[in-house]
Amino acid sequence: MLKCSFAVTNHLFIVSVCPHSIMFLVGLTGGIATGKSTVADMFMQLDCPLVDADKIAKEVVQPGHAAWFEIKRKFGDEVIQEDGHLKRDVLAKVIFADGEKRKLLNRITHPRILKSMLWKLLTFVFAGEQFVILDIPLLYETKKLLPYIFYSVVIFCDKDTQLERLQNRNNYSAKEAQQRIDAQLPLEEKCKQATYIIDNSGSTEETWTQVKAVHAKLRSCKAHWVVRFILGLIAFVAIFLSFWGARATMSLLE
Ligand SMILES: CC(C)(COP(=O)(O)OP(=O)(O)OC[C@H]1O[C@@H](n2cnc3c(N)ncnc32)[C@H](O)[C@@H]1O)[C@@H](O)C(=O)NCCC(=O)NCCS
Ligand SMILES: Nc1ncnc2c1ncn2[C@@H]1O[C@H](COP(=O)(O)OP(=O)(O)OP(=O)(O)O)[C@@H](O)[C@H]1O
Repeated sequence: MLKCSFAVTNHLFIVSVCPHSIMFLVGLTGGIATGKSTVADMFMQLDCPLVDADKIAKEVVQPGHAAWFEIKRKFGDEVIQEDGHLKRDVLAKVIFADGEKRKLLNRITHPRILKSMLWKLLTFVFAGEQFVILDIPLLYETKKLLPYIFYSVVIFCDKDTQLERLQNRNNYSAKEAQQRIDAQLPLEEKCKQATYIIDNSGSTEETWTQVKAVHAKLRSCKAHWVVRFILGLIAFVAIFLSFWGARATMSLLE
């Protein structure tokens, strides 16, 4: 019951605060190591506000947090370092080799990541931003925020490049890297659902050119003004009606 009302409140919160209205949401996603963080960094250099799900995922599992206790209980002390922090490499090995364990970790972390993202979004609403970019690796897998995403940007890179960059960055074997790629929806599926695709198979200069083009399109979008105008109009009518109602009551009493 409590869980259900919490979910409803969460849903209402998103619907009332975000839906392509006061500001619109841009989902940034892609495959593992296709370059989401690289592109996210470029958007930030262009002064775009950004919420990073990977960063939040690290915050919610800090020692002492509720998710940390649950991970310790469900995955055991072998995933905890002496100083209390998670042994991320050990946990990664466990969850990428076993789909059920991955689902379990997702069930522990994802609701908390979502809640924290919503709080961060709220601060951007008050800052009067036109849009916020949500860097969410699993946007199409979890589908939770999908209904509220106005534009989606998928960072693509060809299979060989993805495998090579992932192996180089994390020192993974080809098998480990492939396991992690296979734990997500195929990149082609994500591209089919994208509003914009940025091909990051080439040099960072080539990616910069594409990022600037997408940025210009986002900045020229007026979606937020339409609903801001409607909300403003509703507020004006509501104030006018209550003022008029108060005056009518006063004159009846006189
Ligand atoms: C398993 C963990 C400890 C591994 O940590 P590590 O530092 O090695 O990787 P990092 O967190 O930087 O993630 C790197 C990438 O792995 C991929 N990835 C991470 N978790 C998952 C998952 N549950 N399923 C599929 N892919 C995932 C994403 O593409 C992500 O960008 C960590 O990824 C984690 O806690 N995952 C569960 C939370 C989650 O789903 N995070 C993704 C953002 S919502
Ligand atoms: N255009 C590029 N040319 C060469 N190397 C690149 C390019 N883009 C990204 N890289 C490198 O590829 C690796 C993966 O990039 P990045 O970390 O941005 O991917 P990601 O999608 O955010 O990864 P993850 O899914 O793990 O969060 C990094 O080592 C990065 O430096």
